[in-house]
Amino acid sequence: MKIAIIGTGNLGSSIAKGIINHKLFTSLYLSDKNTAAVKDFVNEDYVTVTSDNIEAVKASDILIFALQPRHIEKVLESVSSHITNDHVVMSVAAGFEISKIESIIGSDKNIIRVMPNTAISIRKSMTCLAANDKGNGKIELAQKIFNQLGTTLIIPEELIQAATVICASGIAFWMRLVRATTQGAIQLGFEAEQAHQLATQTCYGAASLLIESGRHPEQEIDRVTTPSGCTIEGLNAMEHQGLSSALIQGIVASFEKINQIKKS
Ligand SMILES: NC(=O)C1=CN([C@@H]2O[C@H](COP(=O)(O)OP(=O)(O)OC[C@H]3O[C@@H](n4cnc5c(N)ncnc54)[C@H](O)[C@@H]3O)[C@@H](O)[C@H]2O)C=CC1
Ligand SMILES: O=C(O)[C@@H]1CCC=N1
Repeated sequence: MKIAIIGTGNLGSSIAKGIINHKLFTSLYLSDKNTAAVKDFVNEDYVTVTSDNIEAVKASDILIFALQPRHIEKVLESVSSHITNDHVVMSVAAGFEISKIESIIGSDKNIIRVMPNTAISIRKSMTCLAANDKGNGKIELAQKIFNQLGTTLIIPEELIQAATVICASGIAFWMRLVRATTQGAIQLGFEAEQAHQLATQTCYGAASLLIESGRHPEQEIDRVTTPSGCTIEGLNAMEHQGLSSALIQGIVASFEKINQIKKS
């Protein structure tokens, strides 16, 4: 597979790391106007770091555009004449719809919107995918790549904004919950490093329990909450402060924002 990543900032470089660490390519072009984030990959075999987007497009079959919504339009326009019907064009840009991509490069191209998260660098991304009519023929190929980098789900494009909030922004939401747990642990007497370990490993255990057992969170909560015990006391205090409500409102606020980005 000849892959190019155009835009190697936070997400593009995370994707590059996942792809390089697991040798998922025959050649990999990393193209950015500022290549600082991928300078460590310069000496990797079969990896080319460049600032020439057109060179990257011409040398590759699979193009992953990892640019901010405000930049992707201009970059697509500048490489459009070099994109052929054989290319598979993937975009991770939040709120940038397939119809907009089609209007720039043509609806006869294979286009797939991919929504991974930064855990892709350690092969733990939850990645959602949606394609245009032509791209549906290539979506299994895309899924094959991203299955090597975590877990994938093919969804209708209408759900991609929601998936962006839950899976991509979700990394930040979960980080904040872990940080708050760490702050609580320090207040209860743990050193910062220990507090961090307790918080992350417990979070990992909770997610693993749900994934491996297939059970509902409330079933697992019932197994922890001893009657009149400390867990239900803590949970109820959190709910009186609006824990679930705050999370849901945050998710909805994030979703409203991404819909504004979509319209702009
Ligand atoms: N950061 C995240 O966790 C996620 C980001 N996304 C989406 O991915 C896209 C990229 O996000 P980030 O990586 O966070 O942004 P970023 O700002 O870190 O990276 C964008 C990169 O594009 C480069 N760039 C700008 N103009 C260019 C040009 N003309 N030619 C070549 N490169 C150019 C910039 O130098 C920068 O390195 C955004 O659309 C975002 O919505 C989606 C899911 C998760
Ligand atoms: O915050 C953002 O807009 C992007 C999309 C999801 C993650 N980062």
